[in-house]
Amino acid sequence: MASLSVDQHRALLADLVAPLAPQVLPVADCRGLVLAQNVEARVPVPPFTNSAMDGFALRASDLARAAPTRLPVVGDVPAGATEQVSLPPGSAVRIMTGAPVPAGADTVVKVELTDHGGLGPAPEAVTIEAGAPARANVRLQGEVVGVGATVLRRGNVLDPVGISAAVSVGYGELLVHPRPRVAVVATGSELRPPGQPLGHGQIPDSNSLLMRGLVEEAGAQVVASIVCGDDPAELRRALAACPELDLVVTAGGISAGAFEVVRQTLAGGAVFHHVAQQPGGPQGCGHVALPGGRNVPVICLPGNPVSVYVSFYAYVRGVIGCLRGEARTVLPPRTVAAVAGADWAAPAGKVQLIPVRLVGSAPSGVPLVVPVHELGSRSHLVTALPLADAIAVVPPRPAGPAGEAGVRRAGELEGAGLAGAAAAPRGQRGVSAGDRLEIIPVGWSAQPAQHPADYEEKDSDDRPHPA
Ligand SMILES: Nc1nc2c(c(=O)[nH]1)N[C@H]1C(S)=C(S)[C@@H](COP(=O)(O)OP(=O)(O)OC[C@H]3O[C@@H](n4cnc5c(N)ncnc54)[C@H](O)[C@@H]3O)O[C@H]1N2
Ligand code: MOO
Repeated sequence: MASLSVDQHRALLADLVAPLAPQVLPVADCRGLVLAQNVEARVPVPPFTNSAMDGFALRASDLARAAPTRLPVVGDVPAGATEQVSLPPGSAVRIMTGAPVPAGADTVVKVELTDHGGLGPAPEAVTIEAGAPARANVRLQGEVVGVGATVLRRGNVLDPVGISAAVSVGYGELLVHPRPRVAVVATGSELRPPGQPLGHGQIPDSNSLLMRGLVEEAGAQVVASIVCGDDPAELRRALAACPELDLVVTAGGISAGAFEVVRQTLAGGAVFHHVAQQPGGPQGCGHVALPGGRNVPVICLPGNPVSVYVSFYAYVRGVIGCLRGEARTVLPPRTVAAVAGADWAAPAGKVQLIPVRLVGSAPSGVPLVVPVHELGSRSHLVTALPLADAIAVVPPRPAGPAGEAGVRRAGELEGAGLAGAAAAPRGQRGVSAGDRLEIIPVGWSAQPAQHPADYEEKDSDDRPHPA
């Protein structure tokens, strides 16, 4: 089987997909989608000059500076009032928060600073305790944004605050890249549904729900979830019955066994190879031809759950990001700097993608990470994944004498922290405590480019804290 680098495999994926064509959707359906238009204010914010408090609107010049003033109350303006009210000089109008300030009024005195109790009908007159500055408690039309101001830009992800901003400036619909429609496929005759008793040789199908959750967290929707045995005809039938799709993601059935259902079924439109990574070495990608002339991109992951997990972050998330319009192409995952908090083994000649957890901060403030399981990056350690805060990306260690750790040879070792290095078996030593690493944050955000926790290097001393 051919062997590719991580970048070469990602380049194949990039050739399969492009951002989905934009559609106009109701704002209520846009949460999490990527804007395909700039949003320019159609109405000003606020749309009219209004009161920030429940109280009385009046002219500041009608109040004595240091003594109480009594004014007749000539009107009552609740929020939602649409008639235009104007304020004669020397009078006050009772007003509620958000209601339009009457023409002529330039200040609002809150009800607590008057002799009015607040509830019930408006009084005939009100006593204001002291003077008030002009413009107090008045929100001027357009003071937040005027008509035409750009509030959101093409490429922004519509989170709840983005949607509220678009609604506030007059939008009921937006031009967005639609949510990608994905089918997830788990294969293997050993699979049993969640919670069912297991016969000898059977395992629970954990990948289906793993893939569903990861796809949804990445901002796509799962429109079909197929579980099938090792019979290509069964897989072909299940795929043919799928609704409209933008992507198929499979797990399992692609390596060198006698019954590799995914390879056998998709061989015409997909290629299968080894990628120089661990775990997740076997990979495939291409197109699957579906009835009606549909030719849908497919990504084929190996079946081991940890391989599914790391491959999702390494590749599938970038593919979904491209379909969603987050980027024009398939980008590598965003990484942040970290420091190894322990020694661990890493394979020679391959990128190691190892689930890690945060155990504190290095002195410079960057996260200190250790593998989630003492068995390292082996691909069946599914129950350790809930501990993962990130996936560490360990560059390929050159094949050579033991102890020549890839990370360290790159000249990035910080300080000492070598105690315990001998714990890794001779010939497999990879990472040493104190080594600098890049980590892919997981599960924190479906929009990597907007993630707030961007760890900055502040100084060079990143040795782990003493235990
Ligand atoms: N002769 C070789 N054998 C294997 C190679 C190789 O290069 N030559 N590569 C190994 C590596 S590395 C991996 S990874 C696996 C990938 O194999 P498949 O993609 O064909 O995956 P399966 O054999 O179907 O399953 C692997 C493993 O994962 C379990 N699994 C599968 N589906 C699920 C699921 N839905 N939920 C939970 N667990 C699942 C399955 O039972 C297997 O234990 O190939 C190696 N072999
Ligand atoms: O690539 Mo496999 O996932 O190492 O076990």
